[in-house]
Amino acid sequence: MGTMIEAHDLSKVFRTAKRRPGLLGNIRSIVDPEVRHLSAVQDLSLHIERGEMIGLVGPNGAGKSTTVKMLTGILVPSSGSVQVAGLIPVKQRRELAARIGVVFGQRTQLWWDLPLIDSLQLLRHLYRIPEQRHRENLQTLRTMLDLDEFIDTPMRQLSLGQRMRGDLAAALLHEPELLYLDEPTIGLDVVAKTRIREFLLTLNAKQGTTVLITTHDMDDIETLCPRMVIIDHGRKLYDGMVESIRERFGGERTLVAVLDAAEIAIIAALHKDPHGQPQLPDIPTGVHVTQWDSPRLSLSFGRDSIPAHELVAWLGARYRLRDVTFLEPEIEDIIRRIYEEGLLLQDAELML
Ligand SMILES: Nc1ncnc2c1ncn2[C@@H]1O[C@H](COP(=O)(O)OP(=O)(O)OP(=O)(O)O)[C@@H](O)[C@H]1O
Repeated sequence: MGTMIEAHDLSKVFRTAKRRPGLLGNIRSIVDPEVRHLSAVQDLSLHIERGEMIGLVGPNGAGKSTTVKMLTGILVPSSGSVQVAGLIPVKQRRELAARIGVVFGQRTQLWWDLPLIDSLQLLRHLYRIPEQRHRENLQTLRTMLDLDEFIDTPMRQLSLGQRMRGDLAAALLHEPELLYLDEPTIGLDVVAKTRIREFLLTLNAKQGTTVLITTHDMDDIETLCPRMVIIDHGRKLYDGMVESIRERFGGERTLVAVLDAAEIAIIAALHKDPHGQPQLPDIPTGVHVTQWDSPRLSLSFGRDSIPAHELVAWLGARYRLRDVTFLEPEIEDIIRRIYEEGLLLQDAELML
């Protein structure tokens, strides 16, 4: 494998001039500017292995773009160190550019008035790709992204989904080791989103391309990224597996059991809690019936109180169990809780 990105205590402080109100204030601001410091990224450490697909998540203004700009060498960090593919981005920006690809979902990198194929041909010279390699890569990408139906159309006439496919091809023609994607599925319909996600999964699996995605779409994260980094106010709140986040911050789990209606009616008549609500007798500690909608019962249980399979076995041993399903909390809701409750990385690390 090997390391693709290694950042230590990376910080970026922007200096902005603050305007004073009124005409006199305006004049004073020009002569004697009041400088404000904004910490966009603070002490961010990051280790990404080659071949990983990792999501960078955070609310607007969290510092995601600033981080990516430091990783590509566009912005000089205020402090800390960073290496990408063994290179120092700001010092070796040109070498790095030959080894990474960048796609912004909100704007195309390609020539607006040119047919897509012309842009893809021009990029051969820009990246100095040998002709034979360019021809082979172009053919592979044409097939994988199904570009032929619109490859002769100018970019300005393409749909958003087609444009994204064109942009991806352009970013991958020189076979980068690392691909940065900024909101790759923004504004796309479900079919186009699925297509882009499937392409990225294939690219990662077949070519081992490392992919770093910034997105607000939690479906992107759940489908593509085993690992995610959450940042807020420039600080890392969480760095770990997407699946673990449910276990640590997901609260109670819910099991929905479908039982036998006649059997359930008898239990409901015989067993009531102090509030007169029907109850399952001898229910394991930590398990609660949250909804009694015969023959369907919802049981909530703490992740630490009983393993899911034991709860299913307990039900199966006592009742005629017709069906079970588990309802997992949405990652999106969990992340909202993490922002709102300001849960800290130290907490998150306890469960990693
Ligand atoms: N060139 C700049 N000069 C001054 N402040 C900046 C500059 N670029 C970004 N900022 C500020 O730094 C903070 C982080 O911005 P950044 O663009 O990195 O956030 P983001 O997580 O990418 O947000 P979004 O999801 O909205 O794209 C914000 O408060 C932003 O206003």
